[in-house]
Amino acid sequence: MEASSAAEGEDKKIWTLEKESELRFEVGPDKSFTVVLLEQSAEIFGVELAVNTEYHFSAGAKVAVFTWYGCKLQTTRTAEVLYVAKDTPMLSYVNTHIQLEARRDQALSKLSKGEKAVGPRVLVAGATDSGKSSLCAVLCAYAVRLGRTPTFVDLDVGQGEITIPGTVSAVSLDSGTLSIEERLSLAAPLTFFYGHDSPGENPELFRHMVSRLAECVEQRQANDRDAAAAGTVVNTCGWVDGLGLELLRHCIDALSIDIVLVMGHDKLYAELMADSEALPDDAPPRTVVKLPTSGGVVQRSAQQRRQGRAARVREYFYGAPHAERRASPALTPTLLELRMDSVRVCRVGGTQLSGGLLPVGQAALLGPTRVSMVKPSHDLLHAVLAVCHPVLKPDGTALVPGEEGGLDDAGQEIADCNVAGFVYVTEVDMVGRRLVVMSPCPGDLPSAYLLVGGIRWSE
Ligand SMILES: Nc1ncnc2c1ncn2[C@@H]1O[C@H](COP(=O)(O)OP(=O)(O)OP(=O)(O)O)[C@@H](O)[C@H]1O
Repeated sequence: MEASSAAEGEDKKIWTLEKESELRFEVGPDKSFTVVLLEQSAEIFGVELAVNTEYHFSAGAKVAVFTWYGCKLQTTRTAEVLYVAKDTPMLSYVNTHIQLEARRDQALSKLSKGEKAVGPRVLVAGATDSGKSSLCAVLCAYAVRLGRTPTFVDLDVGQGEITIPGTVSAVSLDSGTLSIEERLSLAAPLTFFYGHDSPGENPELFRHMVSRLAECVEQRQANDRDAAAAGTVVNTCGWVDGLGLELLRHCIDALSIDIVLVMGHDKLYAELMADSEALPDDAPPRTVVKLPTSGGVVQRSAQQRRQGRAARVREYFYGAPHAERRASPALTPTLLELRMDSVRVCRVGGTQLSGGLLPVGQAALLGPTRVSMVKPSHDLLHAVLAVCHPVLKPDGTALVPGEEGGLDDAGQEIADCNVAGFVYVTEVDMVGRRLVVMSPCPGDLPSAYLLVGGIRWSE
């Protein structure tokens, strides 16, 4: 067997990796790192590298370049951590992928005969930093490389891989949506704004949003045979005990999950296995499988998580640090001025009060999924606001704030709808009665209804 070796150059290194090994690196603060595949084949979280192409990674990136058959790589600049590992769980991951493919083939063949069928609905569960997102990325990329169009669902409100933290989202993947430098380069995600970075902040609202997202995913797949056969891959957050486990169970039920992959967590595996064994005889069977966590998965501190969340929001508005090298449409962040009387800022899920503390008759208004209006104030400075889709009246025209039948009627509908995008507040001018917001692209907002939660960001 060929040994891994590194040849020194001025900040450049050549690496010869033997088969089924990987080069792991972590890019330090204010640093950048470049990888080029010189010979043979390699992949990053399932996405293949093109030969002689520079891939750039910026501060905070923690990545593995894996090769099935061996390869020669060149790296430029230094990384905080940089080493070759021969012991990886990729064989178990590819075996899982093969099982999923068999189910996809079965589903496609039934659907082609006009029978009802759906491909595998996989949920990845595990503690924080157990490699859940990385496994989801690998499984999705392998499916896409075979021409499938799986739906990726992200329920990890702490990270918000598809859009921003505080959201639950789904996106249909194809070869145009996978990217080495950004993991996912997304076209039209379906996003619901939960508004907080922990599901524990408003568990009822989280349940509600997951259920709504699940309904929409099911509808989309019902109208698209290939998407139905390709199935779903669901990423979850790492809170897996107490209420966290209850919420995880809700996600499993809401999305009709039939395969749960548990990342190296014996207790969680036993609990979810017991749930599956207790399913009634007439319920669809559910398989629970334990998979090993990669030794390369990096534990992140609370501060690194906060930085990761801020980086996600920044990327939403300004694009990935190396996005300009890609062919995807560029973002054009634009400041917009909004007159306070022409927009309505709403909050979903008011103050959480126990039954005894509620004013008489106010139970419904203060419920965890109820919509209430927020008076613009300096509190909105740096808030990230979700922009709703236009709320339509029965005649098909958009509802305008202040109009008869306006917000109060539209309000609950707002909580049940996916959102069009996000802006963040850069200025609150109480004297001039205006808000200045940053939008990722020029043009009017699609609606005057904005949702606020607890997600904040500033440059
Ligand atoms: N084999 C590997 N080599 C190097 N870094 C890796 C490897 N696998 C995963 N990582 C990195 O480790 C970090 C944690 O992995 P990942 O995000 O997959 O875990 P997670 O369980 O989804 O975390 P969370 O619970 O916070 O969402 C990420 O930055 C990821 O890029």
